[in-house]
Amino acid sequence: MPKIPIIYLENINEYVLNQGHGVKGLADMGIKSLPRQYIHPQEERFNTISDDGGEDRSIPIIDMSNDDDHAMETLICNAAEKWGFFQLINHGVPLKVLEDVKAATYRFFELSAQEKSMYLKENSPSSCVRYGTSFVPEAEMALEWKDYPSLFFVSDEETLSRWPLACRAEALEYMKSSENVIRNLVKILMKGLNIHDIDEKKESLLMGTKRINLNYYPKCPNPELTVGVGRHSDVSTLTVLLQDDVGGLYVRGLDAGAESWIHVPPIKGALVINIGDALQILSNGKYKSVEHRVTANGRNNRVSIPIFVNPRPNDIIAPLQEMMDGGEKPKYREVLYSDYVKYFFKKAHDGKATIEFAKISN
Ligand SMILES: O=C(O)CCC(=O)C(=O)O
Ligand SMILES: [Fe+2]
Repeated sequence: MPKIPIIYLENINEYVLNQGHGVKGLADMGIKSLPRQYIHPQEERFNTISDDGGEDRSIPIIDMSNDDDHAMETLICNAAEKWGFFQLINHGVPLKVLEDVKAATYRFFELSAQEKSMYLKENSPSSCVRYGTSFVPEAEMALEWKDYPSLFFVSDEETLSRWPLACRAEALEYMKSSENVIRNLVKILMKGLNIHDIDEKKESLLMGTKRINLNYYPKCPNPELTVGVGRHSDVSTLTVLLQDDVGGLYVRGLDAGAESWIHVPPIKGALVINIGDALQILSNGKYKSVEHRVTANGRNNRVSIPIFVNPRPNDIIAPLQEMMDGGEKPKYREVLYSDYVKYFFKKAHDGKATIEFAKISN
């Protein structure tokens, strides 16, 4: 007799989604093969032979303790233009803060399904706290092998009363400790556009809100048939990502052919930074929001913790006026940011398709 309770596997949605077990529940059960709901079409699976051509290329690694500010700023702006992705070392966020938030992620996932299910959309004490699995299960043909709580920052008070106790202090500390580096990056990236004054309106557009996700990718029985996260670009201004030492994040290479994927190697203490769609739009396409994806892993559990730095929901995003001053034509129309995000969450991950929503066709 198989050890697996067949009833659960026949009713994946009930078990994984509604009861809050997540894919971690399936992994903990010891399933030996991937349920069909997680099998992705061939073209979306990751083929390590052709997709990761043993690249010696890598996204830039930038040392923020570099004494030569000008050189460091140039590296950052070039990386944002050419790669849309880079890693930061010596960024000033203490290693302990990073280790603590990873441990807190594990702590959250050790809660029982019943405890975690208190944070499902239907039950959550706050619309700012949502525990989920996959991306948008109701719109996806195939599910993603990932669970996560998503925490939208409103205020310290809200955080301390509503975010899950298992991870709230550490998630908040990580968010606060990264404020300096985020502000610094935004300043540098604006300077690269010849914008030297960040007024209140720009401050809101560039870093008006923050959301932190605690991603958990459990060890998967058939990693070759599924994905951790499908191809997408982020809708943020920029994303600050902490990953553990497992690896599996791949970034689309912009320079060499459409099908080149570059691994982002884990570096202890580093933060991965990527440009999101909002900044691609604000910079009129100068900074690139690049497609990325995450493989499932057959040997290890993996955690990653992105902070999405976003405009405010009521902001209108469009290319900044300064981008147009030299006579450049806007490539994107004005869009209410909350409409942009709604559009992103209405469909499965689909590469760079979201930005079409704002593109001016000519
Ligand atoms: O887990 C990762 O490395 C990346 C996750 C990601 O791309 C996302 O949450 O948007
Ligand atoms: Fe992402």
